Order: sequence, then C-alpha cells, then structure tokens
Amino acid sequence: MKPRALVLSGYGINCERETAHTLRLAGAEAEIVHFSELLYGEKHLRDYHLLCFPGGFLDGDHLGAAQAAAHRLRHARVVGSGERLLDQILEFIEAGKLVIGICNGFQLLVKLGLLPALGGRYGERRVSLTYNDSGRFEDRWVWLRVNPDSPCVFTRGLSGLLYFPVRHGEGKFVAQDEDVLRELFRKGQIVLQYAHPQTGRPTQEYPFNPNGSVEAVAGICDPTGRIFGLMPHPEAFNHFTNHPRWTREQLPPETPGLKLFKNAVAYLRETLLS
Ligand SMILES: NC(=O)CC[C@H](N)C(=O)O
Repeated sequence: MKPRALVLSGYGINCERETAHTLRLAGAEAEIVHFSELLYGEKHLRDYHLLCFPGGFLDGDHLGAAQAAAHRLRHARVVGSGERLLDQILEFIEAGKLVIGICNGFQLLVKLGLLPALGGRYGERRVSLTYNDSGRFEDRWVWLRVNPDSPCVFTRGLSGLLYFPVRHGEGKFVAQDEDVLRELFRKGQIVLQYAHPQTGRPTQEYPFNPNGSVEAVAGICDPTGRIFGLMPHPEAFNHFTNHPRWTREQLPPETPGLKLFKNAVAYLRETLLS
C-alpha cells in the first residue's frame, strides 16, 4: 500500500502541483485538497499519512506571510461536526504521521506554533520568519548544511552540502530569545543551515545566506523529527534537469529533493503501513 499524502491548496498556495508530482515520484499517492474541502468535512486528515503545506502566497502575504491562514486554521471548525481543524491536525501528529511545510508552508507551521514545538508543546509560538535583510524577494539556489544528528525523518542519510532553490520575501528565521536557539541546537531541531560553498560551514554572508536568518537557519523540525519545515524548495529539485548547471556538471540521477520525499515514504512504510 502506498502512503497517502494530502497536499493542501487554496487561498494563494501555488506549489501544490509540483509538490504532489514529486511525492508521486517518491512513491506516495498524492491528492491535492482545497482548504474548503477540509472545512466542509468532504475530506478528513484521518484518511492520510502525510500532510503537506506547500509554498505560495497565502492571502497575498497580507499581515505577514501565512499570518491570516494561521488564524483561519487555528479557529476554523468543520461545518456540521463542529470539530476544530487544528484538533484534526493535532490528532494527525499524535498518530505518528508526517507533516512537511515548504516555504509558505513553513511560515504557516511556525505561525501556528506547530514548529518548533519545544518540549512537545504544539501550538506555542517561539520563533518566526520575517522580512529578508535584503528588503526584497530572493529567488536563487542556495547551499545547505544538513545536521546529521537531527531526528528529522525527511533528511535521513542526506549528507554533504545540498543545493536547493529559495524563492521568498520573508525567510529570515528569528527566535524569541537565546534560550530557544540553545534548546533547538541541543535537541537537533535545527535541520538545515545556509552554508558557504567554499567552507561548507553555516554562514551569515549574503547571498549564500539569502535572508539574514539567525544562525543561518533554513529548516527546523519538532522534537520527534516528524514535522519538518524549510524555506528552500526540495520539490523543485525533483529531476537533475532542474539544476541550473545540469548541462555542465556531472550530477547523480537521483536528486536530494526526491530523496527527501522518499525518506518520508520509507518511514511511513516501516511504521504505519507495515
Ligand atoms: N515561495 C514561497 O512559498 C514564498 C513564501 C512567501 N510568500 C514569501 O514571499 O516569503
């Protein structure tokens, strides 16, 4: 049986087709579902194993990226049953399933407090993603260092420097205080950091760090490693010809973007579907 992935769409999300395509290449059954279908009870998260919040421009980034959508999700109730959508998501997490938020989806997870969920406290907001230091939208490929000691399910076995595209105006990661950052490091919840291609080390240097994120943070997970959010777009590197220099460089046939989703599929097969 293939793991079933729900890829959310609507209200300005624009990467759902590309993300669903990559999930299918990775071996999942991916279904694009509109927010309204969840709201009207036509679809229910209990029927899926992976929940994906794709990139885009939810509500036109008004009030800050994903801010309005976070409020909508926090307070919305399913028509008929009256169930809170957020409770559906919390049950989904409780059931050992996987959640990934990419770019706008990461901003949404952070603004909902589902990431970083320090100490397993889901819903508590301790970090944010705000305007890039450059003051403009950044659309470029970046190098990323993967934390090999992170519990993150999605990055298992990925090593060396990854190369993914970013496309965002509000990607600067900030934390409430130093203690939050310390705990994130201690628990391995900092999964990806923007890196300098020469040294391979996390960097604050522009343009390698495209937004000025503190500690060069590009992606984090919850303490279980089953909820993952990242600003770069792994789904946009699903084939070697996506790479900007694919005609000039010798590239392995399987991209790290695809591997990331294959990890999720393998994990679900081993745990929930075995
Ligand atoms: N590609 C995206 O998901 C962009 C996210 C958001 N709209 C931003 O500009 O920051």
